[in-house]
Amino acid sequence: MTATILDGKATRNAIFEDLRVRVRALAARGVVPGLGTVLVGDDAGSHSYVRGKHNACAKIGITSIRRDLPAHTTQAQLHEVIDELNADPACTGYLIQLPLPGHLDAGAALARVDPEKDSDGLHPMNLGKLVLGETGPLPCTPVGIIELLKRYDVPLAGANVTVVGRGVTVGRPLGLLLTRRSENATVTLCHTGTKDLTAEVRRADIVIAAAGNPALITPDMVKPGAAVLDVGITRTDEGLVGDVHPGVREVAGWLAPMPGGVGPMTIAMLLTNTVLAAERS
Ligand SMILES: Nc1nc2c(c(=O)[nH]1)N[C@@H](CN(C=O)c1ccc(C(=O)N[C@@H](CCC(=O)O)C(=O)O)cc1)CN2
Repeated sequence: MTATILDGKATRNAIFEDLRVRVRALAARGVVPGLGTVLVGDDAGSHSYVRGKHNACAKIGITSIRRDLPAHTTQAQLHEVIDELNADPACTGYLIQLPLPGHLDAGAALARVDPEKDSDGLHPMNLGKLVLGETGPLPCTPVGIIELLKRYDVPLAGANVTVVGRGVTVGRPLGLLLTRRSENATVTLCHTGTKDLTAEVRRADIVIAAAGNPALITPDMVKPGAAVLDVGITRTDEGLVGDVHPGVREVAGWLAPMPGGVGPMTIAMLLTNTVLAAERS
């Protein structure tokens, strides 16, 4: 068996087409969405993702607002920039690129963002809304994963989903999203304390690997025909490596590879959140 590829780039392009139409409709109402980014420091990956976000804005007709700060930025200086974007009417939504340098408190920064302008869905109030099932912006990677699965008709209702990784941007919110009535999956959330990872992965209909541990998921761990989504990105001297061993392609029924699977969906969902917020305004 060779897996059907869940093509994140093609899906992202289709979403961008739809967003372009919606942005034109907003313009006719005199509404121009403006996405801001706050980037602190010199991390090469973060710079590349922020560049990708602004390139995507240009393709769709969203105004870009960029705040790049040096690595030695203090918490107070970061908060000043956040306050400025909260007050800027041209900035209808924005995000703080993660990770922040170690001396900064990401939680305090995220909590200071105006929850109405939280394009990433990572403000504590919006994460609380997710727990309560209330409407609000949703974290981009988890909602991108669900969108990708749905667009390829991967059955979710009643599926056993094993999520590997309990981070705040992917694993934890993904568990909440997948167990909503509209998705109805049964979720096992695995982490470094999980006793038998192989057994948890082996019984899953859908495996989502977001641990940042190269080739953690090997072919022998995967149930034949399962859907496997690789969310891990590790930068090595040989290039980028995902959490899923390349041999999994021969066992899985569907595969979202890294690169080209979930990553492009993250940016598509960010711009979707930005357009949705402008439509609600
Ligand atoms: N504030 C946020 N910070 C971070 C998020 C996030 O959603 N909000 N997610 C990641 C980084 N990220 C977007 O910010 C992101 C990661 C990967 C990709 C992507 O398209 N990856 C490519 C491969 C990697 C590459 O080419 O460098 C792919 O999978 O095809 C897009 C966005 C952490 N920080």
